[in-house]
Amino acid sequence: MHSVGDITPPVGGGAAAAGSRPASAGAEAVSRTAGPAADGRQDEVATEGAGETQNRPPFTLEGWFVLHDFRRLDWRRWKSLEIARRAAIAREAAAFLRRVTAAADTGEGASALYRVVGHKADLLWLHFRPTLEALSDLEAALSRTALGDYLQPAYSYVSVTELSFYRAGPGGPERDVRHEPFVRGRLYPAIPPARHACFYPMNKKRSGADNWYLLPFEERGRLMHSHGLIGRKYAGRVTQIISGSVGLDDWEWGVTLFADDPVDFKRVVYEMRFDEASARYGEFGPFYVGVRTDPDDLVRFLCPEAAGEVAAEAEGR
Ligand code: VOV
Repeated sequence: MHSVGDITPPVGGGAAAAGSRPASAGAEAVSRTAGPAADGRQDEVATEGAGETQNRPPFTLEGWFVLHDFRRLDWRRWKSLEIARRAAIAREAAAFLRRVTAAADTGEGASALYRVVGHKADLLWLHFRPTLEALSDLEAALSRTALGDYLQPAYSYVSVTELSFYRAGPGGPERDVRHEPFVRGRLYPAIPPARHACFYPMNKKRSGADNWYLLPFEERGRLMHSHGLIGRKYAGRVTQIISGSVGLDDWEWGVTLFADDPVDFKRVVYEMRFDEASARYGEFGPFYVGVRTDPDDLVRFLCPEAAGEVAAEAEGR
């Protein structure tokens, strides 16, 4: 992970994936707006009339859109099916999972599946794609599978990968960093292979004396710097993907953490609670935690009776 505005390597992997959405959107003191130009790059346009009361947002870069698609399995209906039917559906679901994760091979996105622990959901389908349309297609494609007939929506979250620059000047970093590997790795992330994922949405507070959005830019920068230093202690143990969701979903950011040891989620989140950016300004939604699930695991989860047979078939494929 980088520190804000500095160009230092990301923490804990976040390997660069070939992205297809050269993105730059930014905002700054003199209120410039960004829009796509013909060559696909974002064109910055000066706008008149930014009031003096306008506080300065950080310059941000955005990459792939993100869908956290949580589903609940209707166990009663599912178990009422014959084993052979469950096995066939599980096999089709595993093939669907293979297909969506293949997006990583072409640099057109990334997907992964997690079994959610606890009663908030059963499955988390996590997708990164260049467009909202592609995410909508994936959501519908899952519903169109036979397994989709037994899945109910449990929760969803829509956001876009984001990198903010608190140390940069008003127009962003002095040089164009959009194509630097670590920036691409943050905007177009490969999903870390870690065994566990943790997701929660969050806001920065806007109440009374604790209003993040009224803090001077430099103060926010100082707080985010301190936040980054804590995060860096977890290098190699916890990888984070921060996605912005202002205007896209109910909270302001989605936080997705990846770790082999789930206790590291507790450690990093707990330690951050004592840091001012979170202690004073953080406001948190529901937490979800899950175990990475590959196609064979999915078959085992859905239909353990058929798992051996399906795995053997897969090997012979
Ligand atoms: C696990 C490690 C880790 C590391 C290294 C890390 C570092 C950094 C840096 C350097 C930056 C700024 C640049 C950028 O990347 O945008 C951020 C940004 C952000 N973070 Fe972070 N964060 C981590 C982890 C991490 C966690 C666990 C949380 C949740 C907070 C908590 O209390 O539960 C979080 C939140 C955020 C958010 C919401 C933002 C955007 C805020 C904004 O105003 O723009 N983050 N983060």
